[in-house]
Formats: sequence, C-alpha cells, structure tokens
Amino acid sequence: KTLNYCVDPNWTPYEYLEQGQHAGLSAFYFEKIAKFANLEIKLVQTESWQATIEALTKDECDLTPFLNYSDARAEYLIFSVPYFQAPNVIFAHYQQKLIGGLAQVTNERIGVVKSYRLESYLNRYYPNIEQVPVASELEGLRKVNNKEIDLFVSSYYGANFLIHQHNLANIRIIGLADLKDQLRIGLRHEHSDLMPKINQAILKLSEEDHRHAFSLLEPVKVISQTNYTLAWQIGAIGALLVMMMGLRYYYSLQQKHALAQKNQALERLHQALEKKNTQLEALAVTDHLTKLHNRSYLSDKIAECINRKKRYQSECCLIMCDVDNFKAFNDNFGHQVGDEVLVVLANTIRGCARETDFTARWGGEEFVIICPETNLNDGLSLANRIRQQLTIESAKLPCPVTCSIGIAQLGSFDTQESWFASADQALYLAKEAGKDKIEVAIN
Ligand SMILES: Nc1nc2c(ncn2[C@@H]2O[C@H](COP(=O)(O)OP(=O)(O)OP(=O)(O)O)[C@@H](O)[C@H]2O)c(=O)[nH]1
Repeated sequence: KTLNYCVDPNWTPYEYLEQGQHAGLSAFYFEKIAKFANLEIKLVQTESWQATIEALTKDECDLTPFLNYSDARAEYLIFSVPYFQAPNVIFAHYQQKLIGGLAQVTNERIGVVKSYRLESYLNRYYPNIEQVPVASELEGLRKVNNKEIDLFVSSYYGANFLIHQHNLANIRIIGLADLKDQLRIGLRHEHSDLMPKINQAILKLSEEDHRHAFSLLEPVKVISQTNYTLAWQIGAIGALLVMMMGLRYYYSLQQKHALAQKNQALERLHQALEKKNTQLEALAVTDHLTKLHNRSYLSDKIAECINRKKRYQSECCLIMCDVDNFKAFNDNFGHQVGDEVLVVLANTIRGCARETDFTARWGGEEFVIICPETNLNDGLSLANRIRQQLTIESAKLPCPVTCSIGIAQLGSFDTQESWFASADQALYLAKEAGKDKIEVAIN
C-alpha cells in the first residue's frame, strides 16, 4: 500500500518544499528509511505545518517523517525512534542580555511557530510568557532581528542556518531552552504494523549518513561571483566598438587627407586656369607679331576718350602711322624681313609713346596711338619723335624705313568713325604729299 506523507513546507533547512518536491534534511533521511523499510510513499503537499497537522488528524496523510513527540500528537500518531537530535535555544537581538533559560523570561514577548510542539509546551509550563505566533522560523527570526519581538525559541541548527542564509546580523543566542528536538517519524495508528520495519530501517542509518545529514545544515555561502562570460561579452563588444570607432576615425582621416590633396590639386588647377585665362585674355587683345595691343583692345579705350571729352572736355589725340612702300619691301626682301620692319616700327612707337598712351597695331602695316590728355602740339611732337627714331632703328634693316603719319584731335562732336576718318584723311594727305610726312586733320 502506498503511504501518503505530509511535511512542513517552510522549515528550512530541516524540511521544506522546493518546486513541489520534498527537500532538506528530512528528505535525505526519509528517502533512505523508506528504501530500507521497502515503503511505497507519496508526498501530499500542504501550505503550512498547521495544515500538515490537520491533514494527519483528518487522515489525509498517513505519516510525517520529521517531528517531535507530544502527548497531543500521540493521540493519532505512533512514533518511531528518534533519528536526529538538536538543542533548542533562545534567540534575541544582540543588545539583549544573556539569560539562563526560559525560566528567566519575564516581560519579554516570545515568538513561537504555530502548531509547533513549543506552543503547547510554553502554554503548559510557562503560561505567563507572552507568546507571539509566527508562520515559520524565518518569520520569527526576522521579527527578532527587527526588534518586533524580544525573543524567539527554536531549533539550534535550523535557526543558525537561516541566520546565516538571510544575513540576520542583529541576532545572537542568549540562552538554552529546556526542550531538545528529538525528531522522528510519526505514523497514524492504523499503520502501526509498519513501525517495526521503520525502526529497523532507522537503525540501519550509518555514521556516514548522519555526517552527510549535518553537512546539509551548513549555511550556503552566497559567494558573489563575477559573471566572467558577461564581462567577456561586454568587453568584447566594447573592444569591437572601440575598434570600429578607431577604423572609422582612421578612414575619415584618410578621406580627409585625400580630400585635402584633391583640394590642393584643384587649387593648383584653378590657379593654372586663372593664369591661362589671363594669358588668353591678354592674347585676345595682343598682336602676336609686334606684341602691341590689337584693334579690339583699342575700341574700349577710344570709347573712354570720347566719353571723357564729352564730360570733361579733355583733349585727346589720335595718331595713325603707316609704313611707306611696305609692299615693295615685302616684294624685295621677303615677308620675313617685312615682319621685322613691322616689329621695328612697333618697338619705336612703344618706346616713344607715354605710358598713359594706348598703342595698337590697327591692321597690316598700320599702327594707331591714342594719346589721352594730349593736345595737338604734343601729339605732333610725338609723331616727329616716332619718325626720327624710326630712321635710327631701321638702320639695322636691309633698307631704310619711313612712315607717314596722320594726326586728328578729338572734336566735341566726334564719333569713333568720324575721328578715325579724320586721322585717316590726314594720313592719306601725308602719303599724297610724298610720304615720310606728318599731316594734321583740320576740324
Ligand atoms: N610682311 C608682312 N606684310 C604684310 C603684313 N600685313 C600686310 N602686309 C603687306 O603690306 C602690304 C601693304 O601694301 P599697300 O597697302 O599697297 O601699301 P604700301 O605698299 O606700303 O604703299 P603705301 O602705303 O602707299 O606706301 C601688302 O603687300 C600686304 O600684303 C604682315 O603682317 N607682314
């Protein structure tokens, strides 16, 4: 027949339920005893020791493996020989004085676990002591630790275990209780025929078994262990992040460097382009043979002179200079020498003109000088200087070179066309008059 058994679900470390299973010292002993006695057993779970006692009285449980003898219990239970003994002691807050035993308890309130043998024992032998019922040993000890009650009586090993386990640092033992736990199996009377077998099984328990049972009462040390796996994981993630950030920083530095180099190259290119543009702009307004300005450059300057004349009545002279018999020169000495003649005349004009004058090759063998802020006399003397200097400069050429010059002063109502037409007319007259001459246009 299967025996149903109940235990105290909250009597750590002696006896308790862990995930619905019987655990603790009594579990270790009872498993061995049941095996030695060849008992078939089945746990019936209860909510408290009081519920276990009730279940035993109501025949819902056949036995309980770890309890003390009491006359009250003997009414429905038969007891085995004890197989575990422990003194009972009095616990108090560490500020309480030592006492000899329960007999010296006077005004103190003492905690007792409901339905424990101590409850009836105190009622019987110390009726004057004020009892405070608690649900479990742990609750009683906590109340002492927090000074909610003055004393607590309990089994030495079990309470010692709980004090360490739950770090109840304010508690100390201040005296011995009269009672001693003598823990054994309690079996309902109707199964008393099994008791001899059970007692025999208890006697089979070895010293080694008892040593092991005591080892179960060692408080479990809560060792704060570093979670190295987590530390490694965090470390690895951290290192990875640092590495990624480092790589990112390294790449951004490289990119920055490459960008800076590209920018420098672009800047150099930009400067070269600007230089080229300036050169191109200069080329666009420069005659490539004589390096004087060309006609398009002069157009702007002529317009400026006309505007200044209109606004300030400032004087301006236009000198038009044409190489005499240039065709013959080309024909006789070739175009290369003809080019040299043009360069000589251009240099002569450049050398004679003021820095403020604008000189240009107007086309072919014809040159133009615009002389701002220059009256007719000054223009005339410039024209003479050119003619004279050309005679000197052309000495290095195969044949003397002369030029004819027409001068026109800018009139108040002149346009570019009329002004140039006047100078051209004067030049024509100089040619007509036999060349190597200067003629002035009359307004
Ligand atoms: N070598 C050279 N000859 C040029 C250049 N530009 C124009 N000519 C030549 O200059 C000559 C000008 O001849 P013409 O207009 O008859 O003038 P010219 O022979 O000087 O006669 P006059 O003006 O009356 O003295 C032409 O034969 C053109 O081919 C040039 O850049 N270089």
